[in-house]
Amino acid sequence: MKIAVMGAGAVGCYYGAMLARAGHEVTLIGRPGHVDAVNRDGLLFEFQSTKSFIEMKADTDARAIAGAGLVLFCVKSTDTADAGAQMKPFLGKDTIVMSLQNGVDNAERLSAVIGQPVIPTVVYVATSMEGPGHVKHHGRGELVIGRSDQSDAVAKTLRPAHIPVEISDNAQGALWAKMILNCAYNALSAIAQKPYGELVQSDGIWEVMRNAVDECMAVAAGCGVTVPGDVWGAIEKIVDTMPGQYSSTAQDLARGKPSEIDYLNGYIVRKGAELGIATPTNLALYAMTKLREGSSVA
Ligand SMILES: NC(=O)C1=CN([C@@H]2O[C@H](COP(=O)(O)OP(=O)(O)OC[C@H]3O[C@@H](n4cnc5c(N)ncnc54)[C@H](OP(=O)(O)O)[C@@H]3O)[C@@H](O)[C@H]2O)C=CC1
Ligand SMILES: CC(C)(CO)C(=O)C(=O)O
Repeated sequence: MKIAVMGAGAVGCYYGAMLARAGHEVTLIGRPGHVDAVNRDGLLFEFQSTKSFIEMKADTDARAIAGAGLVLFCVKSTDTADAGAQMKPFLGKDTIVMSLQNGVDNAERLSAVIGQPVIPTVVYVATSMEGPGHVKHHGRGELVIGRSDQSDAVAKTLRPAHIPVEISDNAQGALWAKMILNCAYNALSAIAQKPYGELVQSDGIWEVMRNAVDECMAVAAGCGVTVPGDVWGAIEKIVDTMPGQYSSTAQDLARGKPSEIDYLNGYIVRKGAELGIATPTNLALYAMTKLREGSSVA
């Protein structure tokens, strides 16, 4: 199948590489540095202590999406509207579009821009760009996708490429569970520029996280969302499973890039205000992250 990846970054290059390895025709849409490197050498893919160059097409222009049967939409939440508008003219009416993004409203926002359905997808992977055209896999890789008419076709395409896919009746709840974890850790790690293991050693941090999570759960309930699983238990485990990890928000700030905080704690604050639910801890975390955004934090 012809597959296009909108946003050739850490997530897009990882899934693009897995699909190209399985024999699909994959085109990456990304920024000039990555695109030039991929067109020259192939995508350098570090995976389970192997390194290989994977040949695939890459382009800076969204028109390269034309003819794709499946689009993996992998830009940061801040870029959803712009990237969606760029690709809209080149989508076929039957093109399947998946949003592989954190945050809970990307699929809805993208669908409004492109005027066709988008499958919300929860991404459980750890990947990073190590340089132009160079992606490194650090762990996991499963996807949870929302149930729709297109979900079976998606699963049939992705599973043979060694991408585990679960079709869920509550993908939205799973997106919320992941966002709540992000609301607990991301801003604190960003403000302090500390990894999780070190962060929780400081006085009051667990209490701040607990308050943030309680507010998130109240907002989720107000939105009619059932959050699956033991969210607080998952949050407690992170310090043992990822003690040395800095949140993606911490990494964005350290690189002087805009973060996704508007779609994490910021989202909870906005929804809480709409619903009349107080969210003071999320507001403080949001405001402090915004203060540090754009300033040098290293
Ligand atoms: N990395 C990870 O391990 C995980 C990430 N996620 C989520 O996945 C999503 C993607 O994250 P990630 O892959 O890390 O982000 P990256 O920043 O690595 O990748 C996004 C890429 O898309 C590019 N881009 C943005 N807009 C356009 C455009 N209009 N045309 C072409 N290229 C564009 C960006 O360029 P530029 O930076 O120059 O704007 C960037 O290179 C996020 O929502 C993130 O939270 C979820 C789970 C794990
Ligand atoms: C799971 C976690 C918190 C890992 O760092 C993450 O999703 C992020 O950094 O955005």
